Amino acid sequence: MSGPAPDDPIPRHIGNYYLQHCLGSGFSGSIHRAQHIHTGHVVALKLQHVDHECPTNRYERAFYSCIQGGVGMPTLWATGVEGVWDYLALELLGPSLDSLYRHSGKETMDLRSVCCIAMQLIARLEFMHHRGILHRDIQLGNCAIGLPPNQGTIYMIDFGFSKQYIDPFTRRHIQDSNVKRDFIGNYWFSSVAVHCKGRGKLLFPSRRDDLEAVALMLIHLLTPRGLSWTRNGVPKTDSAHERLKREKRHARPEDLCAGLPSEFEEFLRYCRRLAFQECPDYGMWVETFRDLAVENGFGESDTFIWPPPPEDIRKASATFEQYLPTRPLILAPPPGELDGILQGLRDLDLADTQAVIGDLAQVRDAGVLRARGDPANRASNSNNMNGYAWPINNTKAYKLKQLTQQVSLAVDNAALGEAVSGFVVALRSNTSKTMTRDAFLFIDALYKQLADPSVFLIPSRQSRSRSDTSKAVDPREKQDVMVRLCRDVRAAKGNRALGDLVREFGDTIGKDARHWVTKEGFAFLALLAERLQNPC
Ligand SMILES: Nc1ncnc2c1ncn2[C@@H]1O[C@H](COP(=O)(O)OP(=O)(O)OP(=O)(O)O)[C@@H](O)[C@H]1O
Repeated sequence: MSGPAPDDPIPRHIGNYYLQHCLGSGFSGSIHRAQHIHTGHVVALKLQHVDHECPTNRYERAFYSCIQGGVGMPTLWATGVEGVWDYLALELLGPSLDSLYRHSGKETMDLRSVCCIAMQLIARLEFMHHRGILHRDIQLGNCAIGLPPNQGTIYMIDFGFSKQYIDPFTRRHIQDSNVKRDFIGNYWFSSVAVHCKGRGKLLFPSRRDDLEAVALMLIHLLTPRGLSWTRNGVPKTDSAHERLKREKRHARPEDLCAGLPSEFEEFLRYCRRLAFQECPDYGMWVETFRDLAVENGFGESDTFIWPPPPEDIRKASATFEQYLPTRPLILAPPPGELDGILQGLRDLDLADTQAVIGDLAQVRDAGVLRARGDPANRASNSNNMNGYAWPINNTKAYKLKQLTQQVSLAVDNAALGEAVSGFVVALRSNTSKTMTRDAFLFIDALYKQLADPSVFLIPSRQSRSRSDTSKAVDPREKQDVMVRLCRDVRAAKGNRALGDLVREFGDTIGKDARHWVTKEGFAFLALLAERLQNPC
């Protein structure tokens, strides 16, 4: 479809802008650094010949207007046509992710950066989609970082293929259609449904396809040498394109994501399961990738840092603290209080239970003894937030780890009930309400304590083989199970029966790729906590 662009020379100035050097060029035009004649303000000027066969600037200016004000959406400063040139004056940005990745010289991108990209791009799509716009050309070259001080923000660019999916007159979602149509998107990351279905069966892009492109991009960045169909470059002939489509169509999520954290496979499967008009759960996936970053010791921030700090610095919160909330000021105790503290320390009786430092067994035993003997200690164990704690320890993952430890140390049902109540609070502590790996570990520990503290434990999430996802639970079935669990928890005849219910709860949530706890699921947990704390 490419045709020669009319070759009028590019002028020295257009509108109020002096053109400087060329930043990049694409199929339909070129982008130049340009400076405002009066104010000196520097922009990226996207130029296109008015007679170009693919006049994308004409559409883009409308889309840019719709997305102004959003985080990671470039500002549109001016737009117009002068002579034969159609121009858009856009916020000047830094390099694209494609350029950063290529120049890094590495085979893959680091997990922290990929989690940040995931969080930011999903949030960008949420914003655009809420404004009724699909991007339809998600790729690394169309995501650019800002210039300082916005270099941690990823921006979406190139809305030349964008489309409104909400009809402006009816305010309804556009209809799917079987009409044969040309492929719109890019070879590497466009979803399988819009790119590779059989002849004449290409599906219309919708929100799910933008999201699937993000999923493929993330997997590409984590795969040595990238996704297999990208390794021969952009196909130049029809037969090369057909070969690429075949390979892409037949690539199974479990193979594409082998060796990657399971979240990537689950995300890809989730995108592919969405119905044409279904609104993706953006918040849940942002939180899922945030949890993944936290689980790997990278903290909660979605700020993109490039080049990535070395691995040991990334994981050491002490040297990574500039990306964390600042530590509260520790003030000296009021006069007189210090004496009291010192006296208290002198009065401590450490004779019997003092652990020998270095003897792990003894330390563990001492901890267990103290936890078992003193209910107050149990409570403080569950919520170690009374004193000062590093902000990173206040995360959902940290709280869940603490609660799992509390369950393992519990010696009576009251302590287990208390931990379950804490678990509900922790799960609700962010918007996603998803069961993360730490949440599944809590459920496993609880099951073990209730059913038989001596059983060998197969974690409910890990035990699920990849192929099990084909038996994914249907939302209605999941709801039925949760309602039944609520009923059975009241009638259960002892801890073993309660343990079985807990196991079923974990298994059912585990079969749902989203690991989402519904309100019926929370009701079950609340009833379980109550039952454990108040035995009938
Ligand atoms: N706002 C910007 N600031 C700095 N550079 C930019 C900006 N927008 C685009 N670029 C650079 O120019 C290149 C081409 O931009 P863009 O993708 O918008 O143009 P296009 O003509 O639609 O390209 P294509 O045909 O590849 O889709 C980008 O890859 C990027 O490197």
